[in-house]
Amino acid sequence: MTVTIALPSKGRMKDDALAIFERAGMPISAVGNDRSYRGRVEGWDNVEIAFLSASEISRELGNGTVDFGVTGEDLMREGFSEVDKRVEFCARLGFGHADVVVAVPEIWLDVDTMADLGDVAADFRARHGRRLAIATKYWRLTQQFFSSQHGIQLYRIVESLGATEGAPASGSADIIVDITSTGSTLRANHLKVLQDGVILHSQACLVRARKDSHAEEAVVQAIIEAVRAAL
Ligand SMILES: Nc1ncnc2c1ncn2[C@@H]1O[C@H](COP(=O)(O)OP(=O)(O)OP(=O)(O)O)[C@@H](O)[C@H]1O
Ligand SMILES: O=P(O)(O)OC[C@H]1O[C@H](OP(=O)(O)OP(=O)(O)O)[C@H](O)[C@@H]1O
Repeated sequence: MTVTIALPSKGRMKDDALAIFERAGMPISAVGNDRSYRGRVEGWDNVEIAFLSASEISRELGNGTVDFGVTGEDLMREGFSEVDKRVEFCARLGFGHADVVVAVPEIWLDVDTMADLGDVAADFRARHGRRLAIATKYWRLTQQFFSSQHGIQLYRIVESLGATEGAPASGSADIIVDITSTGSTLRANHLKVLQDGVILHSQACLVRARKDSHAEEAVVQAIIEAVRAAL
């Protein structure tokens, strides 16, 4: 059996992932030229590398079309409902840190916690004639956090595919749920994170698609151990 590992195809996530595999004794080279989306691992003939975008990697892991992948925990948890049944988070890799957060306009002086926001949501229709609107591309994480964890039911999700932080100023939503690392985009848009508004501390992970065939494959365990030893 050939084991496929999907790695980020660009940016810092790619560089950081390649560095970890190098330290793990699994040096990766592109098949063909540098722009190739296939790679190999020197000395590991039954392993192949597929370079994909971080969101594609999470999808392929969830569908079981690759064996391993390096991607953000946020993308895995957003993409699939019972994600731990589909995949195993084998290792947190220490890069790609970003938090999925609930942020509201700074001028909402009385709103600092999810409980405060619950009060706002409950009054919103009476005051404004519509539900509180949340801009996000993380609709699953938002629903779980608002409805299941905080019992807030009165809101509407406005799907955002980019520039989410601009939604409150442009009037397309009242608040946002988005990823932040340095916080500078939130500050530039006069938004503040609620005190208990961190939905997920995400980072890049080595993720394994759960497949029965992996039990008999020594190479599967060898990959996990090599990467863990490199951390
Ligand atoms: N500052 C940040 N902004 C956005 N994502 C970040 C940041 N820091 C870490 N990440 C992580 O990077 C991953 C997303 O990477 P990337 O934007 O390359 O993915 P993608 O959506 O597949 O790419 P593309 O936008 O080209 O389709 C997520 O897991 C996210 O948590
Ligand atoms: O807290 P900060 O360091 O300011 O980072 C946060 C920004 O980074 C992300 O955008 P990015 O363009 O990287 O990714 P996206 O287009 O996938 O949202 C995110 O959506 C924020 O806009």
